[in-house]
Amino acid sequence: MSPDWWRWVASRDSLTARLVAAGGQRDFRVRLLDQRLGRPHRDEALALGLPHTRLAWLREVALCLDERPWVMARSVVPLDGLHGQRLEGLGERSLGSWLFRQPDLVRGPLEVADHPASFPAARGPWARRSVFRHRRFAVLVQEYFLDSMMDDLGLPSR
Ligand SMILES: C=C(O[C@@H]1C=C(C(=O)O)C=C[C@H]1O)C(=O)O
Repeated sequence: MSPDWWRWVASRDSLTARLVAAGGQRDFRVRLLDQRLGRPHRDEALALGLPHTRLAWLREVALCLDERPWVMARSVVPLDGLHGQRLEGLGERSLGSWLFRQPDLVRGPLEVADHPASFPAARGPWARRSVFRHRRFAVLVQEYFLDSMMDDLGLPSR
């Protein structure tokens, strides 16, 4: 992986904040694509230590700069962890804007994939995922860095 991509893929702070900074004069926007209760994919349930049959809160967004998606994200929250969290009300506010305000937030190890099975209708060189935990709350955050981000920032292909 090139150092230019490593700085993005291996970062452990808020991706939202990094995108806003890198976007310069471009407007940052979270476009909500889907948000519902559903069954996680088998590998997602495994990453969360969740029985596959258990329902979870699923959220899919595109993180856009001037309406151009740079990152697609899919997050999975086990229902029993939603106790007291009103994440359904997030809408088009960034999940990160809530997550990184939690005082005792813990982020697990980052898993990285190159040329991941593309997120529906999006292609890109790298994807990553990690589990954030805060008290009884857990969320698996999966982020797909897109070719449009690579082009707009002049990043290398790998
Ligand atoms: C976890 C963060 O939140 C970002 C925003 C997301 C959302 O609004 O659904 C999902 C993944 C992240 O890229 C972050 O900013 O680091």
